[in-house]
Amino acid sequence: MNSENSNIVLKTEDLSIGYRKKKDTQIIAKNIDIEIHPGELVAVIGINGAGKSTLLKTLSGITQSIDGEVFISRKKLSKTDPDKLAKHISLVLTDQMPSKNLSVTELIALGRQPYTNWIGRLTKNDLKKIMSAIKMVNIEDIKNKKCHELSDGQFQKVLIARALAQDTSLIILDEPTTHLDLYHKAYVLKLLQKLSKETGKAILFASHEINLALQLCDKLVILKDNRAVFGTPNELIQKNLLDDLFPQNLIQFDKNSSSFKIK
Ligand SMILES: Nc1ncnc2c1ncn2[C@@H]1O[C@H](COP(=O)(O)OP(=O)(O)OP(=O)(O)O)[C@@H](O)[C@H]1O
Repeated sequence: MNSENSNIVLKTEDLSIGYRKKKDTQIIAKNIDIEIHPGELVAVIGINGAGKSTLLKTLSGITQSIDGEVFISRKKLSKTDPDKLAKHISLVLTDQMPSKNLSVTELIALGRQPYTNWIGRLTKNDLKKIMSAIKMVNIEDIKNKKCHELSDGQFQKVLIARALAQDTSLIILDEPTTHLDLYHKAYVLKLLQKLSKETGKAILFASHEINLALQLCDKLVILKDNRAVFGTPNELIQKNLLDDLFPQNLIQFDKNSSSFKIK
């Protein structure tokens, strides 16, 4: 085994994702083969309803896969105790907000839950991880504010800090730039890129910000027509895999600028 293979944070083998309802099985995407290494920033892209959230929920064990395997740090996800999973994956889901009545520091401290005892008492090491997360995301100035006092952009940074405090090798975020203006979308994705490189954590996120993802990510997963393709932005562009991501009557992929343009 070469050193790349021994350092796999997340891998899927012939994964099928979807939903089972009584006798019916709805396949959202199949034959998904992806492999993510430490320090990589990876985006999942695709049109509305393509299955981005379903994929992230399946990779994090919230939704059961239909077929195939997910490996987290080379262990089968299906065989990993859910309590132990929180030490491997931190999850930032925008539709499952913790209470905004907490202070910023209290919310980030929730990231230490997988490690604290039943009373939730924080040790010196927990406090160190919390402070280090606050510093890495550069939110010292708002650490004593209540979360309901924050802008969407500030709150997103707090959620990222909570994921960092959880100290896992993989961070998964579902649409971390929703409700942000163009500057803050770029800011948050650039922050994720910096954190992946500085901490060596693998960061996987779903996004509609394809132009930004093409510039910032090491790899992309494109979901389209119940299939997934995986590769570096360059590989995907060279294979023309972005050309028909959207109906081409309105927007078109421009290879020269590696971005989508209005027709
Ligand atoms: N709990 C569920 N049960 C059954 N079907 C679901 C469930 N959640 C989502 N779906 C269906 O799965 C498909 C993919 O949805 P999903 O939310 O994963 O897409 P998405 O790419 O994240 O979309 P968007 O960009 O709009 O957020 C859709 O057809 C959706 O209706």
